[in-house]
Amino acid sequence: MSKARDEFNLEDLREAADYLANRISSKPKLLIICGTGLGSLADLVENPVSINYEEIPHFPVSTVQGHHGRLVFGTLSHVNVVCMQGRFHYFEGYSVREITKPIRIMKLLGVEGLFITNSAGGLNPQYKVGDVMILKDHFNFLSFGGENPLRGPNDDNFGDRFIPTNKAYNKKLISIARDIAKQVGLKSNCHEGVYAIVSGPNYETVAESRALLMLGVDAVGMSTVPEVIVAKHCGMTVFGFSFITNLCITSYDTDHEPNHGNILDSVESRSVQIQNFVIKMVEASKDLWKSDR
Ligand SMILES: O=P(O)(O)O[C@@H]1C[C@H](O)[C@@H](CO)O1
Ligand SMILES: Nc1nc2[nH]cnc2c(=O)[nH]1
Repeated sequence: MSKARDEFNLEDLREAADYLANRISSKPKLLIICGTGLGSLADLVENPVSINYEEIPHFPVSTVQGHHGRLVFGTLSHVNVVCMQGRFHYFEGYSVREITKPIRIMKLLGVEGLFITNSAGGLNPQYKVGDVMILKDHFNFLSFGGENPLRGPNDDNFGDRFIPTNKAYNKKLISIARDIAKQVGLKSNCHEGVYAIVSGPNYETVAESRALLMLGVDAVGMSTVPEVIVAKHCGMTVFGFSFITNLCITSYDTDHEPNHGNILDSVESRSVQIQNFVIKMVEASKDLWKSDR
């Protein structure tokens, strides 16, 4: 029986990176991944060059409503950035290695930092719809079941076999984000918390939400963690936040049910504040991304 080609095959990753390098005039230093409904972050990019995922060799394609499926290269606060307008999820049928392929391709292009965003369900009773949660840690339920993107042959070109993840989210960037949240009027709507990935695509049962809360999870979603693990493996600096689009249901006495349409609407309601938050984060951290290290 023939063995499937490894999603992290270096030849394929290089082919994709070389293709992109030939389509752009300056290489990006910072990758911004836009979560569900947060694709308008890419509208902030100056002198944009857009490349659809279908055009890029070996690149996966997005299948979820609210994810455009293109890369937008350009500058933001004079920093060379690339936005992923649309990401890949495990529930779409992709393996965790396929989901995280773009991180390695961007590393080959010269990217040093990752700003990662998602929409998530709030579990912490203090959270409200429309709040922002800065990620201080995560809980990888996929990995508990053995689905870790670093499982399989390790490519030493990118990083070591065994890596720590207790400091996955950069503390300096978290502290900057605290101040910026106040400046953009998000003070009382901004929290720091623990994000958990579950596979989806169904939203949680009452029993599952209650269990997650007991385990110390503040918000739950269906993405982000595999990308962060692969970014840390290849030495990137990571900052992440969740937009709280709905509250997870922890009571049997309600008729309410979460749905994807409402989730998209709730992101829309705060899109200007979120855009300002991201612009100011890039501006405040630009010394980290400007050098040719
Ligand atoms: O890409 P993110 O994590 O923002 O998307 C989550 C997972 C689903 O696509 C959607 C569920 O409503 O939000
Ligand atoms: N698992 C999960 N993902 C989400 N994405 C947005 N809201 C939710 C939610 O309530 N649960």
